[in-house]
Amino acid sequence: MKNYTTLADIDNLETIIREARGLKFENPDTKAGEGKTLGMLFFNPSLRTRLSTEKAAKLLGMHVMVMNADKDGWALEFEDGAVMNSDKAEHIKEAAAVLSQYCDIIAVRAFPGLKDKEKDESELVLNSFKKYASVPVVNLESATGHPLQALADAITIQEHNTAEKPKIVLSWAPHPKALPQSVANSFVEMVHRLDVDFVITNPEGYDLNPAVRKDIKVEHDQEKAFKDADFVYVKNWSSYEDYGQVLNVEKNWIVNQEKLKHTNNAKVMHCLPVRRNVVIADDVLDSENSIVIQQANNRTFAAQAVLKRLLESLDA
Ligand SMILES: NCCC[C@H](NC(=O)CCC(=O)O)C(=O)O
Ligand SMILES: NC(=O)OP(=O)(O)O
Repeated sequence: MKNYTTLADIDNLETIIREARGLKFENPDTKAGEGKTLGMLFFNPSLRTRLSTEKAAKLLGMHVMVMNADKDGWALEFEDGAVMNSDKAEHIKEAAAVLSQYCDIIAVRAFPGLKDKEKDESELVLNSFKKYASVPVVNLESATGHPLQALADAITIQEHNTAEKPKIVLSWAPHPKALPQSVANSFVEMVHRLDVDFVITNPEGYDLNPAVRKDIKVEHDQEKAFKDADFVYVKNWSSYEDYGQVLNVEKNWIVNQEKLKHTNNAKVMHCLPVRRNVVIADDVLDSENSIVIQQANNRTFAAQAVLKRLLESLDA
């Protein structure tokens, strides 16, 4: 593995899940990262990604530097050939080259602007780091994906699954703000690689990018989609069709115990942070159905498995 910017950077999902679970349960005294430095740049807030990735790096013996790049760094210019006579003080060409001297791995969080679909899909920030850095780059949630989350989700599903072929439902839920499609995209990409029954349920107008969904069924009736589900993965995302918009939705799409009655006593997942009683009701989050805390715990082991692979590629 040379970078971890998309789930496609994992060639065998089963193998890396096994590696992550080995790191979790056997807690091997690995020093793969000794003398190496991870630099993390956040252009958006974070609790889990920031702290679980730092913990993962430290468990591997790495040094860690974190920067709130949006607040503390110079405003970065990403356009090639820009005349920098306005608000941007530093070009990504210098920034990435300098960081590559300080860090052995660079990790970046940069959400989409949700205004310009083409710009977001170009992954300008992440791809510019990839282009101008000379060390591996890790995606800590970008304009279109959150692959560390998806790996943690895969580990969590495997740990909690009791069915031979489980039914997994990805359910859209309401939210007052326009949110990225990144988490949902990477979850869909990950589930494509599992042998499961998979249904996506969302209101009309909220269908995810067809290039990501591929042949996955979209059921616009949430109750119908929930029937006999073993896992319900809840997430809000803004419209892809009416790009970045929050649309008016007739029905209430909150996930509560009433709706879980249609499921096979489903385990409920969410990447967090979650807005209680808007996205998921207290009666679910405070019940045995919720595995969101265990899911967040697996972020550490997903990150540890990925960092370990990248460290190994440095020595190769
Ligand atoms: N990394 C986990 C989710 C991050 C982001 N959620 C948020 O921005 C929620 C913010 C709020 O609830 O105000 C998202 O949906 O992609
Ligand atoms: N799930 C997740 O990425 O959480 P943070 O946004 O807190 O990092």
